[in-house]
Amino acid sequence: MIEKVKAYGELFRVHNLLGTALGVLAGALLVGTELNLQVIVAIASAVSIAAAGYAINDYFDVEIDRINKPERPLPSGRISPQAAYNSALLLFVIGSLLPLVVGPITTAFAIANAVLMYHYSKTLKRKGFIGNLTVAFSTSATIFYGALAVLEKLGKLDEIFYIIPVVVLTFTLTLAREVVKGIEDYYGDKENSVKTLAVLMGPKKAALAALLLTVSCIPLIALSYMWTRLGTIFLALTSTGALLSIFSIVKVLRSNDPISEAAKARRITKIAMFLGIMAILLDRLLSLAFFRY
Ligand SMILES: CC(C)=CCC/C(C)=C/CC/C(C)=C/CC/C(C)=C/COC[C@H](O)COP(=O)(O)O
Ligand SMILES: CC(C)=CCC/C(C)=C/CC/C(C)=C/CC/C(C)=C/COP(=O)(O)OP(=O)(O)O
Ligand SMILES: [Mg+2]
Repeated sequence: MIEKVKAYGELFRVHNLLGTALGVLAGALLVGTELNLQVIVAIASAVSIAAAGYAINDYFDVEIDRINKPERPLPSGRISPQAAYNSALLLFVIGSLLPLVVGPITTAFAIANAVLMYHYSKTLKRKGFIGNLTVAFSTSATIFYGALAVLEKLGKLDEIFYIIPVVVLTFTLTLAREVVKGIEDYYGDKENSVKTLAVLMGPKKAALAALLLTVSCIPLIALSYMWTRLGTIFLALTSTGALLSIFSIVKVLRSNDPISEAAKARRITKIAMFLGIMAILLDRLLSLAFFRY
């Protein structure tokens, strides 16, 4: 029984689900001041859809994972492909029905993301850069979703525009990271004709594209600071994350072995993403604790 629970925890990538939950909470705190029912529902809904997204990903990736990741739950035989598929469908439905208690727009957004996650793993991922755009969109959608749930319930949807710079910032950093992951996976993607930027323009030019995306995060951080309730902690942590990412991608650009260097940049940019989440959460929670704002 314990082994089965552990296997499903690996299938749903529980460690990443924490990031998704924090992403939704961050979005909610950008426009609201409390952890109320709609925030809890939005978190549960997004986590359910993300878990389904990871399960359906392993279902469609099972043959690739038999070679690259044989220890994963499906190729190792600990969970059957049909069980993974059924659990994904159930979680997609749960995640899409939960926001009905919030409102129709939040529900429609959840359903759209559920459909997108299914098609990412079924087809979009193998199209290369389109797959990168999808992951960047669904990652930034977690922040948008938290704010949407709060504002739809309050009847203040017009205020959603104030968080657009933060959503674009999240999208941009995540896209840069997905391009870096494409450099790391260059040889396998090239063999399987996956049209990532690294395959289409070569690892070095792809690294330059990732660098330009990451540098563009700097003005987006400034815009986010000016347009929202975010303050100094947000500026400090996101600027640190941006600089760490820029330096790691410059090293890929200058390296004689960009593929190996990209593996390090992938880890650094994931740290930057969590710095980004903590930047919003710490800034807002301290602001609420000391200034009730
Ligand atoms: C410049 C800078 C630091 C900007 C910060 C932007 C920001 C607020 C980012 C937040 C990103 C976010 C919402 C993260 C939570 C969700 C999460 C943990 C995503 C990680 O990516 C999941 C990915 O599919 C798995 O990656 P891998 O580990 O490579 O398999
Ligand atoms: C906003 C709402 C309602 C839902 C969005 C909630 C989601 C889906 C959040 C997660 C976003 C995210 C980071 C999705 C990643 C998609 C995914 C399955 C990535 C892993 O796929 P691969 O590209 O095969 O990489 P692996 O090698 O790790 O399997
Ligand atoms: Mg996969």
